[in-house]
Amino acid sequence: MSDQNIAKKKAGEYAATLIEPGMTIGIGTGSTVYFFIQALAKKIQEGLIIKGVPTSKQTQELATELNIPLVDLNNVDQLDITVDGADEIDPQLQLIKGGGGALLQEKIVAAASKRMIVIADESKYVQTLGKFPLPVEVIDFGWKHTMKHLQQLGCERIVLRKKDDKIFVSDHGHYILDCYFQQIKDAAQLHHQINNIAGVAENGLFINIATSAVIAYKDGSIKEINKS
Ligand SMILES: O=C[C@H](O)[C@H](O)[C@H](O)COP(=O)(O)O
Repeated sequence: MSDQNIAKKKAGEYAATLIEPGMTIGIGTGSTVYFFIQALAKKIQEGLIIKGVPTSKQTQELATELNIPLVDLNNVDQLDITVDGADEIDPQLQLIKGGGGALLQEKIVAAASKRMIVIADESKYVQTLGKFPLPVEVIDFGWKHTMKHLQQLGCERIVLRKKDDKIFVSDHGHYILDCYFQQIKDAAQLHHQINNIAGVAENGLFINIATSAVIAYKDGSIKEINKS
């Protein structure tokens, strides 16, 4: 296993130790959360009783395979905690998410949770967001016009996401435009501006949603950052 994957595993396993009996948990998406899901499934096998709400079809399938009990978000009043990965995390715990295309459902689930713990290896922790292209989920109808409006917000390049030479379609049937900003100076303002554009379903900036981050380093250490 690569050093990066060892760190992801460490972060995922650490997050599983924070789960308490009876909790309802938002279960994130991606290669870091994969390790959290494995560790959670093991705890359930050993007797832990929890309920999970998945943030994507991919997570739903993996959780079902591992016998993690799932519930529909509409049948839950409030989630105790969501554990999810991120593509970038800044010191104020603002995030870029959506590298795997799951941002919309991830944000709905996180917004329904009392706490959101972000888990990541050290490569995701940055001083300023924006080096990772910001995923914007858009309605397929007229997407080129939505892209023109996005261009006016100052990103240097926008790429329609593709997978295996075909347009990538999200779990909710939308397209993803990856926006290369390089540096996002005011993430809260940008979030607001993007979501005001007709045709945008959601963008990958998570502003004031994460309450703590668990960052795992190559040397084996773990740093927990809590929202002040
Ligand atoms: O859409 C995908 C999610 O936002 C992921 O949580 C994010 O891309 C981080 O994924 P990974 O842990 O695989 O880097």
